[in-house]
Amino acid sequence: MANTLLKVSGLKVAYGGIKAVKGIDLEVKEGELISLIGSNGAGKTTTMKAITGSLSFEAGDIEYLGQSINGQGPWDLVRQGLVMVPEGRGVFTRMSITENLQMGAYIRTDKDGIQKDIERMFGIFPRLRERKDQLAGTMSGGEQQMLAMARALMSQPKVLLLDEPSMGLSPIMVDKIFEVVREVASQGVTILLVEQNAQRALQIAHRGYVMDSGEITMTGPGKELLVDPKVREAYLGH
Ligand SMILES: Nc1ncnc2c1ncn2[C@@H]1O[C@H](COP(=O)(O)OP(=O)(O)OP(=O)(O)O)[C@@H](O)[C@H]1O
Repeated sequence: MANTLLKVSGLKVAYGGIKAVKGIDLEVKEGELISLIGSNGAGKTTTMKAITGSLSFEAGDIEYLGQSINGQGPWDLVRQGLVMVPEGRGVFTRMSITENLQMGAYIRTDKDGIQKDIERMFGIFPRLRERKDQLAGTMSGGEQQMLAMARALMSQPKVLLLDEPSMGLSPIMVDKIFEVVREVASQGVTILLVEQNAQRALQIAHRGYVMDSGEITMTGPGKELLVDPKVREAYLGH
């Protein structure tokens, strides 16, 4: 059995009086690609922010690598390999592609390794190699999304959390992004993927969780959820 890398138990998060996450449990094992799907406002982003330390929570426990990480901030967690690519990308727009990738490796000191990894990123994302000296802010949304993912990978994450990587992209770019997510996972990076594109997210996931109004309403293998009548009706438009 694979090790559990991330375990969320009884997580509750509120914004003032609004209960956004109402006591959820979820688990991510080593090597898994897990998709968390649900409609607008279900609480997916809130869950990701709580896990990665950028939002404090009311109740519950988050264990990473077998230890509680409650109360730790994003910087500490990145150093331990728990890394999130937020919705909206957040690349350094006035820096080149290469500089963005170097920034992603800020916690590392192995210069040769960093250079090798930049080359590896150019292998996974050929578009970034073509534009390596271009300013990130001048790239398309899809290219910036790829850069954000590559930059996060430069920190050598053990668990990568992706928040809606396909949002706002053209259909061709959406295809590319899902291909890349699958490829990154196949290279051994454990991934927790939040998506509104339930069809695509469940197709590539080992397991999925369905979130609705702050609660996990269903969980199971991606392929089973994909054919589940309740999931199809609510999230796949059938
Ligand atoms: N900073 C905030 N202040 C107050 N309420 C918030 C805040 N952020 C989120 N919420 C509320 O919390 C609930 C969950 O939001 P969240 O962004 O986690 O949902 P989501 O599933 O990620 O949705 P989306 O797919 O639209 O991003 C929503 O009702 C939202 O309005």
